[in-house]
Amino acid sequence: MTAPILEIRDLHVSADGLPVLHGVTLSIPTGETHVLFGPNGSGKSSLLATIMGLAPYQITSGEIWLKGRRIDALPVDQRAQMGLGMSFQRPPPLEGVTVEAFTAAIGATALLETEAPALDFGAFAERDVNVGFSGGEIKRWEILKLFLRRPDLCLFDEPESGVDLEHIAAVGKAIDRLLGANTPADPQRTALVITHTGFILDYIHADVGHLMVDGRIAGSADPRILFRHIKAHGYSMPPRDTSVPSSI
Ligand SMILES: Nc1ncnc2c1ncn2[C@@H]1O[C@H](COP(=O)(O)OP(=O)(O)OP(=O)(O)O)[C@@H](O)[C@H]1O
Repeated sequence: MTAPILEIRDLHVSADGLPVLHGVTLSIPTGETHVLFGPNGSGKSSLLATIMGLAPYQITSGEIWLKGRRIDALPVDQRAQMGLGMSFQRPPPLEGVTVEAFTAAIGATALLETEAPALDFGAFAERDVNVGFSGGEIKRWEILKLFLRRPDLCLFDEPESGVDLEHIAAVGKAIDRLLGANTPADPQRTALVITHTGFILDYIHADVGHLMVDGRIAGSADPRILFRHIKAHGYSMPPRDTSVPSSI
């Protein structure tokens, strides 16, 4: 099996003094796409924010390793420099920073020109990032932003929620292209994707699905089998003999 790019060991986390994660253990091999399912409030966004190093999430015990280096004490910018990137559910507006200026600052102007049309974002270059964007436009920008930065490990927090049916296809295909690139200059990426609707499974090759309940990973399975089971039976694991893909 490929070495894990991300390894989380018995992670306990509090937000503003309130315990939100209660012992998460998770390993993602390089190049795989893992999907996180779970009911509202089970801790999915808190987990992604903690991996990224965002406030107000405080690790009370446990470890996070990225590319073989322990990162749980590193600030967010150092994690980003190590190849970690996240598309947010509710990113802040950046008053005074246009899409064009943001893109130039990360040296991706040429990529913006080629990739923005695929996400129907061509007309947004002169607008301030996330200022007055609709819910779906925010999501499309978040995907485009990752496309421009090309992190090795991409964290997606509900990339399709709030996106209309026509643009879901564009978002799904963009994520698939982002993750699927596989050349020596542009190796295959790894991803952890939160989804409620499962729409994204129609567009990406997902390797493993995890079920999160009450701040813990309750089980892992083939993502499509797990999603079908959740739709039919609620947030529980399918019978054991159908649940564990050979890679885990
Ligand atoms: N900054 C915070 N302060 C206090 N409580 C928080 C904070 N962040 C998260 N929580 C709490 O932690 C729990 C997990 O929240 P989280 O957003 O991680 O859930 P989720 O699984 O992503 O939910 P959803 O599916 O609704 O997006 C919730 O009870 C939430 O209220």
